[in-house]
Amino acid sequence: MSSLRTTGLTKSFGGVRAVDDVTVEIAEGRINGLIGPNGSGKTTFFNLVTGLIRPDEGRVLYRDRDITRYAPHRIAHVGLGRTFQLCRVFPRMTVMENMLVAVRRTRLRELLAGTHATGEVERARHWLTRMGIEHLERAEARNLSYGQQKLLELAAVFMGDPDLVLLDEPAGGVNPALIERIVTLVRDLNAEGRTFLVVEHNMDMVMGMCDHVIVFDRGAPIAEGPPSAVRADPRVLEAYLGV
Ligand SMILES: Nc1ncnc2c1ncn2[C@@H]1O[C@H](COP(=O)(O)OP(=O)(O)OP(=O)(O)O)[C@@H](O)[C@H]1O
Repeated sequence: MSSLRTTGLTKSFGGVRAVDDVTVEIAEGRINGLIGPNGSGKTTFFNLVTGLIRPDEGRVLYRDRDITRYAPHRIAHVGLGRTFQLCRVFPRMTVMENMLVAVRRTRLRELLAGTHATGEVERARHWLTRMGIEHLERAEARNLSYGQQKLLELAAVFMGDPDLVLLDEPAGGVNPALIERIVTLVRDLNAEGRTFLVVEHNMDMVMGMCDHVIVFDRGAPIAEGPPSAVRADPRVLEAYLGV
């Protein structure tokens, strides 16, 4: 079964067709990479799929369910989670509070009253431990390093128990040791059955981690396949290097 499928997905900003008639399929169970030069439409594609912006045309199907007009929280609820290029955490909340607001069922009032279910706190601890930041539970998010904030954002995404996870530049602005940790985490989570779609400019990371790579240029896919084939594809070299 396909995890995610888009048909004819199109979005223009003024005269720019940021995403131009995109029909792609993301198979379940893989680590998929989405690469392409700056401005090729990768983030816009993510924003369309996760309901942040509405397409001008086309459809988004998640596990064969049409989610094209769903609001972002509803999309998260059906099992599709995402991180952002510029990491999004609530700076003045503690790490644990960030984890608990990520759960749709936890209402803000309960959070402030400290009456959230202990099950949620335990689940939050589980994910913080997996990301290696459990010792920071009581710290305010703004006091974490950028890399730690990225791990927190990732941990919070897993509070929604997603089957498909979209990562927007997970290696951006983080040190090589942390990149290694993120790669290991993604591989482990994939081995447990979660599908990934990763936008990333770090080619070593993409080529080393992904099973399947889709290449965008000017708003549409120009090539896809295993990393070795994509890397050798003349169309890809041309898009990147203009040769
Ligand atoms: N909100 C917006 N308003 C106007 N133009 C936009 C908007 N968002 C994106 N664009 C334009 O759409 C095109 C695709 O941008 P997008 O950010 O999706 O590309 P990208 O592949 O994610 O780029 P990068 O790798 O630099 O993050 C670009 O020409 C960009 O300038």
